Amino acid sequence: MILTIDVGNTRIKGAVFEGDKLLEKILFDKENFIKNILKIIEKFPAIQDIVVATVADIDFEALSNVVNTINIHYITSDSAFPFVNKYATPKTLGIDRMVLAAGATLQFPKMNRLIIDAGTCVTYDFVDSNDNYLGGAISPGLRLRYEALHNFTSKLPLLQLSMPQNFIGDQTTAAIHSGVVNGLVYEINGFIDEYAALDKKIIIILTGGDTDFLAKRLKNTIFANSNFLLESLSQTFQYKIKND
Ligand SMILES: Nc1ncnc2c1ncn2[C@@H]1O[C@H](COP(=O)(O)OP(=O)(O)OP(=O)(O)O)[C@@H](O)[C@H]1O
Ligand SMILES: CC(C)(CO)[C@@H](O)C(=O)NCCC(=O)O
Ligand SMILES: [K+]
Repeated sequence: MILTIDVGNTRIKGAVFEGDKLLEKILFDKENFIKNILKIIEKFPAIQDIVVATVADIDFEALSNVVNTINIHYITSDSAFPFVNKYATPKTLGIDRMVLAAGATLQFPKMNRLIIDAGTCVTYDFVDSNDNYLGGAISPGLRLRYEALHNFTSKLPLLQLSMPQNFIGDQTTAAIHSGVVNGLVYEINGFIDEYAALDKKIIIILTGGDTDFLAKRLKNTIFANSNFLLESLSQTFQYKIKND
């Protein structure tokens, strides 16, 4: 049994796996993360390994001092990955993006793969059918777009995420919702068209904190799975054991 941990820019996500089966998913903030991890370990005493990927600077040393019976493995850019990294600056590529690319490569062999992660940032990652990772795009996530409009203007209020009723926003709040949500939907659908035009044989995966909110507005060819990064972490770990 393993515990995978994804430290994102905003929150931490964890999942307990027995083989490929996800038994439990946990979301928690960065304060008290050790306490939260200890709770999971108590509930699932069969956990033998913790697999961590982090895009944030967070001190896991403290955790290894508390749990000395469990092995803690860090997935880093030096780990073994099932694709050839063609990014021009491989050292600056986010580890979350590498893990997503690895999961897509392992789960969907011999086809083009596009992974869209709608989290704090929206990332697009493309692995072609010859297992070359080519790159993609980084743009602001939904929450970030709402916050940016508020933080960099005098008059715009900070709104909570809400589905716009119409693309024509007839008042300030409706205009913001349309700009943020419809804007991202158009962006994602536009990218999907660009990547699909490269080759018909493509799998498009949507993941991240805004998966369920966005999925109903996107082209129905996508495969929505908000656990894809946590599952990919488990698969990247299995791959690392065999190949490192
Ligand atoms: N409690 C919450 N805190 C923050 N974001 C939330 C929350 N609930 C839903 N969300 C949505 O999730 C999005 C952030 O996604 P996610 O939680 O995957 O980000 P993250 O933890 O920073 O991970 P990553 O850095 O991998 O994107 C926000 O745009 C927001 O709309
Ligand atoms: C883009 C984010 C912030 C998404 O979590 C992360 O993958 C990251 O910090 N990336 C580094 C820059 C890059 O991937 O090229
Ligand atoms: K992200």
